[in-house]
Amino acid sequence: MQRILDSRNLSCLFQVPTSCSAADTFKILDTMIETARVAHMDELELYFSGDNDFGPLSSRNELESLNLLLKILNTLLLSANDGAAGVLQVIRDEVLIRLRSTELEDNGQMVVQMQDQHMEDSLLKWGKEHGVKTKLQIAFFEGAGRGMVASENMNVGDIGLEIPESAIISEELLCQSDMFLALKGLDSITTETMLLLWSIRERNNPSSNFKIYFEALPKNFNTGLSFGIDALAALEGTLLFDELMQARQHLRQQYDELFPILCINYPDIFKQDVYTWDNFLWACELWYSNSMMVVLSSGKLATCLIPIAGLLNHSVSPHILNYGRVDKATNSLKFPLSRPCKAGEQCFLSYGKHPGSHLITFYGFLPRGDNPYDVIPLDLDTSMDEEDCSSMSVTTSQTSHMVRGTWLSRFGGPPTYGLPQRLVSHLRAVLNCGQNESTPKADIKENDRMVLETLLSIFTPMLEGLGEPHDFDRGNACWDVKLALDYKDLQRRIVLSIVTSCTSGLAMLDS
Ligand SMILES: C[S@@+](CC[C@H](N)C(=O)[O-])C[C@H]1O[C@@H](n2cnc3c(N)ncnc32)[C@H](O)[C@@H]1O
Repeated sequence: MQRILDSRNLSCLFQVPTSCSAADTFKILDTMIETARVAHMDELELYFSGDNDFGPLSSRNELESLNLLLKILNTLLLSANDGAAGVLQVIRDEVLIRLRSTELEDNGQMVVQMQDQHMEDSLLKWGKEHGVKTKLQIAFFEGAGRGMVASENMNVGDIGLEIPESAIISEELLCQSDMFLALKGLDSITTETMLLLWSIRERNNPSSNFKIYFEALPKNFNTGLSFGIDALAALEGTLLFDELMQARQHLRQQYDELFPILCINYPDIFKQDVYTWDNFLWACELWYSNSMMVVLSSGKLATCLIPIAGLLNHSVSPHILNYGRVDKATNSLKFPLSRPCKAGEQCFLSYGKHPGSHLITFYGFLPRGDNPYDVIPLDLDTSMDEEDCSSMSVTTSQTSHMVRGTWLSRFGGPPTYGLPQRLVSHLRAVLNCGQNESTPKADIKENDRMVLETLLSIFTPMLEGLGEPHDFDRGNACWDVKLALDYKDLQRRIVLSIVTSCTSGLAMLDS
């Protein structure tokens, strides 16, 4: 859908009159926004949106939609006659107002800390000497390490940060090294793994061009991959526990396949005291938590480390959304703003559409604010007699479903009770195949009762399995135990919201 509806052909959908009442102008704006929301819908939003649900769908979707509209309006304004230009200008101003008012919870909650910034100042100086341009400076935030703060007011479209391609760490650097010559013939090692091995050596190389970058990196990344035994124990029974165990097992296996054999075969390149398990794990966490996918000027999509840009923290409602392609005219990677950022405010990036479990495993944090990607998958084994269900639609025959916190849903009452429409429709069809428009109201109610009771029978034991919240002082707990407990609280909150929605749905049916 997004490919079809780009800014050029989307503008053809809108016929803007040459004069318009204020009410009609806002009607045009609403239609434009609703169309743009659909253009930016991802699979998850498609799943959770109901019929006649015109949004907003999520803060990210809203940001993308308003930015798309801004682009279209700028294009339309270039060729509009005087009358239409007036209307378009009013709409454009309103889009900017909405972009300015999009709420950002992270800023209110992240507390600035005073710390020695000696390393960070050296990194910024190094960046400037290497052609980095920025309207951001570095600050420390409680619970998030370093972050970047606007040093002046920035508007939508302003470039917050610009990094020359020559200052980016990518496979192009690896290809110039002796390590690449040694390893390129081995089928079993991917370019990403070679780059990871390269970065372990470069971190220890006193004459590296990226010495200051490596020195300024954290000594410990504290991602889920480094969780200790107590944190893992706290997670037992959750999906995150399985995700973490699998990821750690995979990395250990990968390390054991590479070492000590590479140290034996190439002792000059792979020094035994450098290629330890701890250093390997550190490099894995570095690449997982700090790398970005970038289309280089060669046209190649590559996983890269980007000095200075790697200091931007993540938000579900970020300032910088669209980056990732080196501008061939300037040979630089630009980070333009999709929403304004005032001087002194932390400027956030989007690391992608990730659930909390992924962010804990590979980045070591849970974002503040509602994360629409925190879903619980639900595989419903509803095998049924096909003949009985000949009326089942394509959507109801889907068996992979999911739920998320029902506080994200705008509609609490019937017919969906705050639950995903697709899930409810599926269960309705499975639990009563014969229902149609002429089904009596009492039967529909009975069917709804069965749907809600079925969901309660799934989610009540799940809630019990998560146990009671721990009431010990988290302030003194280790970072990993704290994070594990925060994750469990989130899971509990999601499951509890489903149970509560089902229970109040049943109460509505009784009343
Ligand atoms: C790309 S780095 C960002 C810079 C990092 N804060 C630092 O001090 O180097 C990614 C790491 O920043 C931290 N981080 C990013 N966004 C965060 C957020 N919203 N809340 C807490 N920590 C965050 C996590 O430790 C994550 O692994």
